[in-house]
Amino acid sequence: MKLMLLSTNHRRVARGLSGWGPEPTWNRQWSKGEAAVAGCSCSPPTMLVHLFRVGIRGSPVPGKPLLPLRFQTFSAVRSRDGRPSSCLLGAVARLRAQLRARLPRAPPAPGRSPSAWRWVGAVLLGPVVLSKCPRRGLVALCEAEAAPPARSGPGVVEPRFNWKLFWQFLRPHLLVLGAAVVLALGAALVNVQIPLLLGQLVEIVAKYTRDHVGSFLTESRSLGTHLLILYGLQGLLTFGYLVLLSRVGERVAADMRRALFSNLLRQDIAFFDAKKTGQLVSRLTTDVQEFKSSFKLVVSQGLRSCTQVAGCLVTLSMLSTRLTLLLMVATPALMGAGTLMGSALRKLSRQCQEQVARATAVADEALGNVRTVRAFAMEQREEELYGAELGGSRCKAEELGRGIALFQGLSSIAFNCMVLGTLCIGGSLVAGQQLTGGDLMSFLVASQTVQRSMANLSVLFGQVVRGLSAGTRVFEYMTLSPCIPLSGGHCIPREHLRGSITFHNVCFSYPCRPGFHVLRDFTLTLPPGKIVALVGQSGGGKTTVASLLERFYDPTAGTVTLDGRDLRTLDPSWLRGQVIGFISQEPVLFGTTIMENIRFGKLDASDEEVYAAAREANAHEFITSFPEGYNTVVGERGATLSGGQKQRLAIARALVKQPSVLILDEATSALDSESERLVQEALDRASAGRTVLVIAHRLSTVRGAHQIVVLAHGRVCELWLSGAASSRAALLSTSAAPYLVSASEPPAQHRAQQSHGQVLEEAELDPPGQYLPTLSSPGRAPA
Ligand SMILES: Nc1ncnc2c1ncn2[C@@H]1O[C@H](COP(=O)(O)OP(=O)(O)OP(=O)(O)O)[C@@H](O)[C@H]1O
Repeated sequence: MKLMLLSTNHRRVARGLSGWGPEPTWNRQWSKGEAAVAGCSCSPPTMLVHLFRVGIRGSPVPGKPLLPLRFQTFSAVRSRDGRPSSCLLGAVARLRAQLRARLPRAPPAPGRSPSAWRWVGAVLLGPVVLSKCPRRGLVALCEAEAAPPARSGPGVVEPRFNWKLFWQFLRPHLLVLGAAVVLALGAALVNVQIPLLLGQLVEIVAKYTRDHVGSFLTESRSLGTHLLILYGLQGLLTFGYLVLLSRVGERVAADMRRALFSNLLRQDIAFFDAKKTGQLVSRLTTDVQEFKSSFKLVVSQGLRSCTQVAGCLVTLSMLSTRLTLLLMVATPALMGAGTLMGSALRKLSRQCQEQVARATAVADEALGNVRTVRAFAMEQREEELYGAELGGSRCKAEELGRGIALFQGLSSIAFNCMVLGTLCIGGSLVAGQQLTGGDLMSFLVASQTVQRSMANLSVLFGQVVRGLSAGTRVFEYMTLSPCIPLSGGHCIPREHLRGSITFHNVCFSYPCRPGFHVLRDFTLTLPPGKIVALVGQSGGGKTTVASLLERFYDPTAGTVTLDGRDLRTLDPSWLRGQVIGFISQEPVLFGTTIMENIRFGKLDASDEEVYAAAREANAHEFITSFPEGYNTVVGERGATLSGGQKQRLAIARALVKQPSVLILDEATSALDSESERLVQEALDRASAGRTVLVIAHRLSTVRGAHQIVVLAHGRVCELWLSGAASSRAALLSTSAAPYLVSASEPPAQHRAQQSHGQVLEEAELDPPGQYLPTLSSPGRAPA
């Protein structure tokens, strides 16, 4: 049988149709704009399965956006064998349930339910069309709406609370949690008993006051003892369940924090480009804390309050049905008003917290950058800024205080009125001998318990909502998986590792700026054991080249290879941990000892290895001049060290792992000339025998380079191959010089003739200091 499918966006339809169920064999490529005709070898019902698969937005490809197809009309139906179309609709009906069960479903678009409408449309329109052309089979004219924009970002797609993951954290503690729940229920049930016993005690008091017969103490002793036992038991049970609950809560919170931290550390660098550190830290601290508190409250207060409300309502109805009915009308009304006020107060409290956070951020920034503040004499301005934010938070806090006072005053009046009302109505029942005085007392105490419990539950509701959203935020980052794994893949044995690196036609855009091409067709080879200097204008993409080499990102197109192997096939942790040493412009040290900072490069490095790396980095001398030597704590981010000292420690940290490839990203650009000399000496020593990529701003940095590559517009626009001794002269006379900044260098001696996109190859220097450039093809690999 032949079926015809007409669509105005055929590629989309074809993509949507393929990949699920018995594959139709399309005998013509779909092309946009023309009516596509598909010869399909599958049976009509199978064809319908495909059509309706699109209709109900199922996608066979996990993670792919689903097609929102709208069935517009059914028309132009043609079937070669002339079978009645009703059988097709019958097939649809039969397959519908099957489809729903088998197809993965997309979350529905907000505010509409397209699947249902499509089905309704198909079922309503289908018979009309088919009744017009009953003998011609079926052709569906479909129009694909533009696929919805990729919905990403927390503001667009609301993540859901991940119950499955929560269960995994809870499962190891189920036994303890079960015990806590049992104890909490026990405490609640004991609490239900107490009003009844209190009522009986009041009865004895009333009887003794009325009759003055017998001994009050003898009569009340057993009841008093019973009450004492219940009070003790209630205290014990409360202590028990709170201890157990706190144990479960803290352990679950610690597990969650560990898992979240571990998953955050595994995320791609692109993830950190898009997120603020404060946001991530807040998920680790505040959100987990909020979730833990809510969880504990739900089990302790929630369970207990529910049990108490249920138990006390039974007790109340046994005591007086009429009073209970009155209570059940009045209490929810008061609770409703209380909840409304409570939610307004919670909103105010949130605003208050936000304002405090803003004030804290100002203080944090000022104290964290105190040197800059001092250098610009901005203390007064920072004080004013902080004062303004603090003033705002004080106003909000006072408003909140007034709100809480009003709430408490009103609720106190309401509860007292309820007591008064119960006493009045209950008193009239007692007068009419429908209730005893003791029962009225029991009723009062039990109704107070109900009211307290319901108040707890209303507060709890807001807490649960907050806890769930905090949990959602925590689990959201726990389930993210990075595109570049931390480990896994091949490792090249050290004895076979040469350190030859090639970028083949690499194109790259940062994931957070997809339309902005930083590298385009970038091709470059770093020969093993040679030094390649990368120069170019600021923002030209030099650091990006280093990031791709570290595999912080993967190229959008093209490949980066190490000894001929695509970096994507190599183990990233081996690559970063053992092969590549990275020294950046702003070295970041950890607030611990010098020894531990250097060992960060290789955790199992012996003391001797650390000393050797420090000597190689010109750092040993200044380290040993400190009273504490290698045990000197360097302060937060190395604040107690000079720029040159920090840089030399960073070099030692990179060298301790004996990397085959070194990346020096403007490693000396932030230093004064003396520090630069010391660091440059260390770098020259460290570069020997290694493949080195130097990202440079200064002529002095590229003096010893074997190649100098000029990067412009995301490509290599010039490539200078030179002997180490002559590279400087070559540089001075090329257009690379404008990209390099050095006041101490002499002016350009000789300007080479060259053009954009050409590679200039240096010839023999004869006589020394002179050079003759020759032109060769762009991107040519160095000899
Ligand atoms: N993490 C990032 N996310 C998005 N864009 C980025 C990111 N890092 C850099 N860029 C952009 O990529 C381009 C290249 O930046 P890169 O840091 O590689 O330049 P560079 O040549 O090293 O500059 P400089 O010499 O000033 O350090 C710039 O336009 C920059 O704005």
